[in-house]
Amino acid sequence: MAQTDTLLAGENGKVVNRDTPSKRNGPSDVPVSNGKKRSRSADGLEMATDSLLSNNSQRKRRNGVITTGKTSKQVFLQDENGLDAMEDDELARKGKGKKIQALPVSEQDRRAEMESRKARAKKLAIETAALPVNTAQDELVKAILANDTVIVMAETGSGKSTQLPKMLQQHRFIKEHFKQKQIPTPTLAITQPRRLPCLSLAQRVSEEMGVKLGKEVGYAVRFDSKETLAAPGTKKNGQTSIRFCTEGVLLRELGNEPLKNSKNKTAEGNIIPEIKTEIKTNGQASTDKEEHPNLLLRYDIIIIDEAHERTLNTDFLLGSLKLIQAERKRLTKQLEEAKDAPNATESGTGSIEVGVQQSWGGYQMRELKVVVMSATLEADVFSEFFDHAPILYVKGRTYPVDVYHATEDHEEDRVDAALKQCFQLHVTKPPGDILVFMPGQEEIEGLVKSLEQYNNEIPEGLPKINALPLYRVLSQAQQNLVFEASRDDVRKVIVSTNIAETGLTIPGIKYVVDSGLQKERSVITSASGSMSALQTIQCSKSAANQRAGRAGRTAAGECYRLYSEPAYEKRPQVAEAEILRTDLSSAILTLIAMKQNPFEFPYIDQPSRPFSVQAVAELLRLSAITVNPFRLTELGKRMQHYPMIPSRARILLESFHCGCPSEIIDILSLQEAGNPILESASQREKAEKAKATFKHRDGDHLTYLAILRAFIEQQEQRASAPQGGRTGSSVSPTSEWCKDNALNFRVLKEAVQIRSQLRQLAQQQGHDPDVSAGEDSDKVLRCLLHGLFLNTARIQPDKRGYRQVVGSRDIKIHPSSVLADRKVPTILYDEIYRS
Ligand SMILES: Nc1ncnc2c1ncn2[C@@H]1O[C@H](COP(=O)(O)OP(=O)(O)OP(=O)(O)O)[C@@H](O)[C@H]1O
Repeated sequence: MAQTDTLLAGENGKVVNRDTPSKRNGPSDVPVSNGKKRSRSADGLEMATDSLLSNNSQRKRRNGVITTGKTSKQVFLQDENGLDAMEDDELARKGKGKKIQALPVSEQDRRAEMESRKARAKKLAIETAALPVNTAQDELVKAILANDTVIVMAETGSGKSTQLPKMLQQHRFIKEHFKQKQIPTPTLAITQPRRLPCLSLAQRVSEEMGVKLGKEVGYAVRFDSKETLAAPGTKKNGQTSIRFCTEGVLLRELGNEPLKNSKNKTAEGNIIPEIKTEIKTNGQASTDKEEHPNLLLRYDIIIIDEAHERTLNTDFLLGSLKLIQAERKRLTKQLEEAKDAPNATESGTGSIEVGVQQSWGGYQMRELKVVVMSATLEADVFSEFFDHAPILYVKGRTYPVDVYHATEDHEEDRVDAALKQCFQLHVTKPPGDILVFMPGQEEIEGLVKSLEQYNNEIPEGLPKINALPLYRVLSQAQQNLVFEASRDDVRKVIVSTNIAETGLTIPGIKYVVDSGLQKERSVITSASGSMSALQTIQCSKSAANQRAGRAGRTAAGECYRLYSEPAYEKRPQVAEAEILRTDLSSAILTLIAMKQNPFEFPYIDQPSRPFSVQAVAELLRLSAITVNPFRLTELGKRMQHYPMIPSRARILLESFHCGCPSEIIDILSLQEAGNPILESASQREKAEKAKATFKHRDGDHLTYLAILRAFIEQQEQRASAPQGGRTGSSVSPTSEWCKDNALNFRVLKEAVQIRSQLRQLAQQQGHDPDVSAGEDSDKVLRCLLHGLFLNTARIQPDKRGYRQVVGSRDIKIHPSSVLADRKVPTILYDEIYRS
């Protein structure tokens, strides 16, 4: 990596400075939970702390299942009372949202609601009966019951995500199979790489089953869930037995909830084989006998959907499931042999069985079925990984999609080309909504703005355009807007990132416009440390086909690619597995929580050794793990409690010792939500003003803190003002206040939600989230250092840039940072990336 690259510290502007003298405790005197002081010898921490805080300021057989079919109808994420969950005051003011109110529901209303749900379910059952996956039910179910793992390779729109989960719970063969095992209803988890499909699929499947979302069918994504969980071994009315969750949530479950207790003799067998050997040979593991890796005993069947995306989490999950499946099989066999043994009691509950039952945290030990679903022909890689598991091919889709290619490529002028294509479609094509795929937020906002401007020039008699953005950091309410049916006199144009590429059915979409581009974050690792690069890249053929598949779901569709056919043909079939290009620390922490050795784990594709070494080194420096054997430290276990990257979780834990959880929770919440400052070209002047208003001399983290606190104050003022701050009140809606200050209302709202979750999690762990450092920003900086101590740099003698304290890169502060125009002796940054 050439030193001449521009390396920027603090994307989104999170850089802290310390250029004021501090007379506080030196780094070697860090108070620990027991109140004693400990001495730190950790390389990076000490050096970095010295710099930032000290003296003068410086810081992985075939069966043919063939068919075709049709279907259609749309959904909304609803609140408890079945009302659309629109809560943004901005949306409400536009007349698009309803305010949610906890109205008393009479028994009569409840029955009426239930009957209407059942009637809708009946209607949907007729509509979905012809879906390819449904017409092949018996073959699919037989194959799944006959094998531990199957790979289902189905075309987009075949019904795999919505129909297979229901089938695997309701089909008569399934019922018979599980009845024999004394399991009345099997429990399923279905994972998705992204959160939005989890929510919309859970909503759709609950509707198809005629049940309320959050009861039998629920979802769980990071910082949000709607489900009814019962304690192990107990039953609850409406208990969730079809759970849509992100891969990340299932991975966390693996790392977070070890099985406790091991009074029985087979306890050690509970440990995954490779690790068992390690434990026998290493005395340090004695305390681990108290806890065993989670074997996901809550579930009978786990479906990994969209596995072809090969996210980091897909790969770690598949490897873990392979081990868990083998272990559950071995233990179930052992249990059955014990039952059949001559000394088993008459009741069949021999002592060994009782012992084993007790050790599984209240769950019944049983085998696990795994279904891996992929939409690409490259399913062989999964089959091979699962010891040549059968691949079931389901042919056919809902409606046809005609694909057209541009005569030339439009990578450079993508926004203009997309705009022209949308208008051409609007003027020449019959009604039907348009879904445009653009790489990132900036292009999306640019296109939405241009579409809105051109609305005025639409010839009379033609419908107007309702342009809607769709990207990750939009609030849930804003994202829900895209599912809303268009009025007859309006054509909806949804401009989205690849967030809408898989697992989603947006009713009404007839046309897809595809830029063929996506943003990809990768980590560049070298001897001088790692660095992120956010690049715009061409999407794979598989991704392009998924995009085209978003049309043709409720009617026949058309897809217009803004690139030529030869350009499409040159693209790789599938994207490179994320595990080969990304930071592995979070996933490796989870692996170690499962008592796995990250260097011996069964990967589909082995990550490069420097990546693994780097991640392990970071976890060691964060004091989260031990090696020989690989285990979590007490601190590491507590870090697992918070759904954040390890460095942030470490900062949060430290805040409880430093006496500043109030500030740190706020800062981390906003960092998790995204950049609160609107940085687009049109907002630049306002953004500068906003920065000036909230600027904190100690840098971006504290500036973020000031922004979130001002936002919360605005919300509180508005809530206490008469009529909620609308008509007749002097207090303007919070969204207006955000606009005036070039702040992103949606990001701030999400930050407030995350903040409340983090506060709850802290309280569950016995911490008071209100403990504040007051005006003492040093405490907050010291705390940040505990997670970011490797990320410090000193100013160069020529004062033109900074040189890493640990590492040898020359870096510059990102122009968006409040410190961009200052020369400070030492900086602490969140990340560096190549521009
Ligand atoms: N929310 C919805 N509204 C209307 N129709 C829907 C909805 N969800 C699913 N459908 C119908 O069910 C069909 C199958 O959807 P499903 O999500 O199960 O497909 P899939 O095979 O998983 O495809 P993909 O992987 O591309 O999402 C859709 O093509 C559509 O016709």
